[in-house]
This record gives sequence, C-alpha cells and structure tokens, in this order.
Amino acid sequence: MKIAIAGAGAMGSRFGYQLKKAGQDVTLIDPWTDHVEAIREHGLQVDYDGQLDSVEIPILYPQEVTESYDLVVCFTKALGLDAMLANIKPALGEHTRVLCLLNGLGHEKTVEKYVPAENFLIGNTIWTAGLDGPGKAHLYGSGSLALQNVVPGHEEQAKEVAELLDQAGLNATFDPNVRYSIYRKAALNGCVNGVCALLDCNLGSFGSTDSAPVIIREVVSEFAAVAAQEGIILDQPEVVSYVESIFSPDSIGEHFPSLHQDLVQKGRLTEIDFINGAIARQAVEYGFRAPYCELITLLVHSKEQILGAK
Ligand SMILES: NC(=O)C1=CN([C@@H]2O[C@H](COP(=O)(O)OP(=O)(O)OC[C@H]3O[C@@H](n4cnc5c(N)ncnc54)[C@H](OP(=O)(O)O)[C@@H]3O)[C@@H](O)[C@H]2O)C=CC1
Ligand SMILES: CC(C)(CO)C(=O)C(=O)O
Repeated sequence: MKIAIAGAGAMGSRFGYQLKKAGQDVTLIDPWTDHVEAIREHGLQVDYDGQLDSVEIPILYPQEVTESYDLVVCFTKALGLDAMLANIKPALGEHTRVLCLLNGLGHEKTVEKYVPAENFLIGNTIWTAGLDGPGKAHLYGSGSLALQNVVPGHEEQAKEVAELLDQAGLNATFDPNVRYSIYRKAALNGCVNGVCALLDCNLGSFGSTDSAPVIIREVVSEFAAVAAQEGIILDQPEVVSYVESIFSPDSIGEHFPSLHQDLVQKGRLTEIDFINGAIARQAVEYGFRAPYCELITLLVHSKEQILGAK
C-alpha cells in the first residue's frame, strides 16, 4: 500500500518511522523547510526510548505532491489541517483512504470538504512523540490507536488499515464505536493539555497535585454533558480512571502534552479551540455552560497572547 503522512511533525514522524521499519512504502509530507531539508540530508533521526536510529524516508513539501496514495494519514495540527488538504489535492485520488488522527473535536467538517465520506476514516491515538529539532524525533512510552470508517458498509477497508498499522507495532484496532473513543480521548486532552501548558509541567507533575482530581472530575463531566447531547454516553468514572492512568512514569507521566510543546516550548498557537474550546462552544449551543472548559480556553488564549504565540 502506498502511504503518505500529511503532517510529519512529532507524531507523523513516529508513524512514518514505524511504518518504514515495517517495510511499508511511506512518504512524509510537511511544509516546515528546516525539517524537510534535515530529513533529506540525514534521514529521519530517531531517539526511540534512548536507542538512536535513522531511516531514509522520502519527504515532500505539500506543493511537490503530484501522485495519489492508497492511504493518507493526517497528522497536522488542527489549525493546519485545512491548508494541508487543500495543498495536497493530487494525493487524494478517487480511492484514497484518508485517516484523521488529530487530537480534538470537529475535524470531520474539514476533511469532508476534500474527501468523499466513504473514503474517510476517523480515529484517535494515545501514542506520544516530540521533536528534538528539525529531522529529529523523540519517541518514548507505549500507546495505541483506534479507528473506524465514517460511512457504514466500509468496515473492511477500515479493518485493513488498522491491520496494516498494527503490523507496524502501532497497536491499532478497528473500533466499531470510535466516536465514543474520540470523545473519551478529547476529554483526556481537555483535562491535561491546556492545564499542563498553563502550569508549565508534565503529566505526572499535574497528576500529583491535590487539585488534579477536582479539575479532572469537572472537565470530564462537561465533556460528558456535551457528548450526551450527541447521543454518546460517556462512562465518567471510567474516563476519570483513564485520565489518571497516564500520570505514572511507567505510562506517559514524563510526557509534556503536545499543547505544552506548542505553546511553551515553541511559542506556537494551540489546538485549545478544538479541545476545551469546542466543548465550551457546543455547550452554549445546547443551552448550558461548561465553565471549567471556558476558563481553561480563556487562560490558554491569554497565555498565547502573553507569549506572542504565532
Ligand atoms: N505530540 C504528541 O505526543 C501527540 C500529538 N497528538 C496530536 O497529533 C497531531 C500532530 O501533533 P504533533 O505531531 O505533536 O505536531 P508537531 O508540532 O510536531 O507537527 C505538526 C506540524 O507542525 C509544524 N512544526 C512543528 N514544529 C515546528 C517548528 N519548530 N517550526 C515550524 N513548524 C513546525 C509542521 O508544520 P506546520 O508549520 O504547517 O504547522 C508540522 O507538520 C495534533 O493534533 C496533536 O494534538 C496526539 C497525541 C500525542
Ligand atoms: C499524549 C497525550 C494524551 C497527552 O495529553 C496527548 O494526546 C498529547 O500530548 O496531545
């Protein structure tokens, strides 16, 4: 299968690396000049749980894409998804399946502008990754991913993609109820991503504070209230345990959430409007308020402004 990773930052590099090591025909696509040039010159350099490795892997700028792929895995930031898909139209053939694994809520609307719904797969992942610099990915901890076809009747294609990613060691499964998993994962991000950026700490440090259980319980209940309006009934105690399970150093407690990486480490604008911001907006549409999500969103935007994030 000819695979493209659209957005080859930290996570795209992880997926590209693992797929390449598994023998797949994979091409990275990314607009960041230093990163693209570093990978062209030195290969993708990887620190994998302390083991150094490098792989030769083709990488294109979006405007260099001329051919279609069998599978395109989207790993841009939420703010970059639309521009990426607009710029790689030649990659999206009649039969190209597009898998969107970004954090947050509401990406369907963007993808569906460029991809027929029957080719669209949605999912989410708890894998982690960071970049130590252009062309240098830092991979640690364990993870998994779940995906599903958007249009009923296309389960076999979705299962085939899950199988292929699983064979690359990505712990991938077909999930017949992926919208539940997306809300569950978004709730997890809603509890920790903005807060760790505001507190400038990793997951484990936040998890060890006395306030963490209260914040987690309240944020999960706001995600659950919005999800319920869409017919998705989150098992709140289970979601709270899921959030708490990531704080141990044996899990991903050492990890600085991607929103911390963006805002604090790189001075970039964040995905907060697709996480807590999405819940605050949707709650208002459904006639109630989600005050914890509202406040986290406002504070993250304040911090973006204070830091002059771009
Ligand atoms: N990192 C993680 O551990 C996890 C991330 N995710 C999710 O995966 C998706 C992708 O995230 P992630 O891989 O972390 O994103 P990255 O920031 O590592 O990469 C995304 C894009 O950011 C740009 N970029 C990154 N660093 C720089 C830089 N220093 N200068 C200029 N451009 C840069 C590139 O394009 P561009 O310039 O167009 O932005 C790149 O394609 C997000 O939705 C995220 O929430 C999910 C689980 C874990
Ligand atoms: C790994 C995890 C769950 C941590 O919040 C994540 O999704 C992120 O870093 O964005």
